[in-house]
This record gives sequence, C-alpha cells and structure tokens, in this order.
Amino acid sequence: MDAITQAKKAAGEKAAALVQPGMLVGLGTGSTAYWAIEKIGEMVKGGLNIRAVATSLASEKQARELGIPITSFSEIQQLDIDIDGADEVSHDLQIIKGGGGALLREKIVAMASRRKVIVADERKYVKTLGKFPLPIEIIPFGWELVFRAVQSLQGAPTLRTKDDKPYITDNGNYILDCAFGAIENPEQLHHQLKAITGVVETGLFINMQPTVIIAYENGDVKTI
Ligand SMILES: O=C[C@H](O)[C@H](O)[C@H](O)COP(=O)(O)O
Repeated sequence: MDAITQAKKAAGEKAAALVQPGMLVGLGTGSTAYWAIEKIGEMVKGGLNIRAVATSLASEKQARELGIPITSFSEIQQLDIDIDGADEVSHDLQIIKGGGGALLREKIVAMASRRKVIVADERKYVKTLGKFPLPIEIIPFGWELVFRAVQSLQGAPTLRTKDDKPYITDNGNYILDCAFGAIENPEQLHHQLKAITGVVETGLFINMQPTVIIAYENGDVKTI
C-alpha cells in the first residue's frame, strides 16, 4: 500500500472510531470514505449495533456487502454522524466535494447529520479553495444554458464525461466541473450558482463546522 493510500486508511479508521453503539451513521463516498466504511463493517461484525444511510449507490453496495444495516429517510429524521471525504478543505474549513459525482446525496446526508466528519489526506488541505475544479450537479435538459451561465460568472466549465458520453449521477443528472481559480468567497459563489435555473446543487460545503481529520504521508493524523 503506498503512503497516500495508507494516509487515507488512517483518516478513515480514525473517523470510524467516533461511531458509537446505537448511532445513525452517514456513509460517505470515495477512496477515503471507503476505509471508514470498511472499518465500520468490521465493527458491525464485532457486534456494533448501528444503522446507516449511504451517500451513493457504490457506498451502499459496499456497506451491504459488509453487513452494515442500511436505512433511509423514510424511517429516520436525523443522523448522529456523517463521515465523508473531500476534494479540498480550506484552512477555514470550507470544503469542495463531488470529485466522485456524489455531491448531491452527500450534501443531503451531511445536512441531516448532527456531526459532520471529513476525512482527507494532506494534499487536500489548502489555504484557499479552487485548485480543484468545482463540481456542480445540473439537470440534463438545457445544460448548455447552465454551461454558458457559469462562463458568465468567470468559471471555465467542462461537462464531465465517461466513455465519451455525459457522466450520469446516481440521480440521473450531469456534472459540470468548473474552474474558477482561487475561490475567495465560497459562500457568495455557492449562492450565485444556486441561483441559476438548472443547477441542482454545488460541491461547495459551506459553514458546516465539520470535524476534519487530516492524515499525513509520514503517518501523522490530525483532527482539526
Ligand atoms: O463525489 C465524491 C465525493 O465528494 C468524495 O468524497 C470526494 O471526491 C473525495 O473522494 P476521494 O476520497 O476518493 O478523494
């Protein structure tokens, strides 16, 4: 296992240790949240009694294979803890998510959770957001109009593709990856983008007061 994968695993496992018996747990998406889910799976096999909501079909499949009981918002109102990855976390704890296309479900789950825990390796902990192009989830119909509206906000959008076709999210939508350069005011940008008809959600996770667990290649793990 290389040093970055080791760091992701360390961050994920540290977050999993925050899960207590009886909790309702949000399961994130991506290669870092993966390790948290694996660890929670081990804990469940060891007798931990929890129920979870997954933020993507991929994470739900992983959780089911590990025997983690899955629930949904038809049965519960709120989660105790949500553990998820990030593409960038700024020093003032604003976040970009959605590199794996799961931002909409991730935000719904995060908003429904009392405690939000973000796990990331050191490469993602940055002074200012924006090196990572901001993903936004948009409705397929008329997506070109949203594309142009993003351009008029000085973002450089790219329609995300897979196998030369538009990438389709778990919700049947498209993703635009938008390069804005340094994002000095994430809150303002989030609201500007949300005001465009056809934008479902942005990957800016703003003012969520998360617990952030950063793992370093040298083996250190810091909770911020
Ligand atoms: O849509 C995907 C999610 O926001 C992921 O949590 C994020 O992209 C980080 O993924 P990874 O841990 O694989 O870098």
